[in-house]
Amino acid sequence: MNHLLTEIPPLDKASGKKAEDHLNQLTKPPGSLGRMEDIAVKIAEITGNPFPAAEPPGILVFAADHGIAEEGISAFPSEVTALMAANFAAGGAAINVFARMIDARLKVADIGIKEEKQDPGVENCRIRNGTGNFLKEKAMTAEEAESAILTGKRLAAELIDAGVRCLIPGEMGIGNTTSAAALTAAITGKDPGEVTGKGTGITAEAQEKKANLIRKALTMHNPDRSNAVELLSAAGGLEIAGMCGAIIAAAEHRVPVLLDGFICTAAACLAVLINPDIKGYLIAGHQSEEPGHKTALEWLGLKPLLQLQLRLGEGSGAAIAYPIIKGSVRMLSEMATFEKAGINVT
Ligand SMILES: O=C(O)c1ccc[n+]([C@@H]2O[C@H](COP(=O)([O-])O)[C@@H](O)[C@H]2O)c1
Ligand SMILES: Cc1cc2nc[nH]c2cc1C
Repeated sequence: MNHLLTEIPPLDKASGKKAEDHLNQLTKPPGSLGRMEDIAVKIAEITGNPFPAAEPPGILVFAADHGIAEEGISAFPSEVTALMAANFAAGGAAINVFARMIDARLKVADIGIKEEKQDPGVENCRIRNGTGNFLKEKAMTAEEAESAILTGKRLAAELIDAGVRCLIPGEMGIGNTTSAAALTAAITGKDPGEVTGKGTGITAEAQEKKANLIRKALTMHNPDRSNAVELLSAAGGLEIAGMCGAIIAAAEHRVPVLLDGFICTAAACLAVLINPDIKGYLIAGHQSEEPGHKTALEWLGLKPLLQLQLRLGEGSGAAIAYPIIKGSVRMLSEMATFEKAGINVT
């Protein structure tokens, strides 16, 4: 795992302080823009610029399948992963609508879909055709987990090189809430029953079965709970590894990461296991309906911007939250100071 350990630049507190001082001179009562002011300061610290830019946003959707889906833990069959990836490429999914709404660059990557046939509109980065069923075998080898992380790093770095200034990691993968719950339980030490939800909409009975199989799999594989590659290998997903790599790359490039739902946040927890300094680069777009999402956000020390009872994934909740980021950063550089507006408040 050593080659995954990278230099994460420290947050630039001096730029944050300059941004904070400037915010207090703008034509508004001090602190009146609430958490938007905190976001502006945070992005100044991340970028090392008291007047940062967070535009354009870039959405990177990783699609992959999960062997565990054969255990009946999703309301949908694995085939839907490939079909939805094609829908992303055709522009018809929710994330396409929201990406257009926020003028985002959108890239869709097949990092491990099961279906042989590939859609030409989806970037082919396939590492294997879906993971193994982690109730019976490891989800993937350590080498595959590392390759998927490095693929995610490469794709995010390409988007950032092309000008992206706020990264939104997204995913599509039938069965991936089971994987995210297993990872979250292992990382936070919670019982699987507390972090397992209904995903795409399973029954209470299937939900109980889902928690039980996670408990059994974690006992069987017994991964080192502080080792991201071992965790991914035991019960991870290729799209989760891809998002983990993308998050690492954004932090390396001093680009803020706007997190989406439960699966995306589980990937952020893995990135933070690889390097705890990555935590400072994360902003939580929303809190989804999955119970484990709250647990993962608390473990990261993040407060979500929105709570809209979303449970879609794809990067959708983060895309919806993005205008809050855009406004926070724009107010820093576009609002008048009291002095400039000729308002004397002393
Ligand atoms: O983002 C979330 O919090 C979220 C919550 C529930 C479901 N999802 C999406 O639904 C799929 C996983 O659900 P499941 O039931 O197949 O594990 C996957 O494609 C995710 O993008 C996403
Ligand atoms: C239709 C569908 C769309 C999705 N988008 C993300 N996860 C999904 C799961 C399903 C089932």
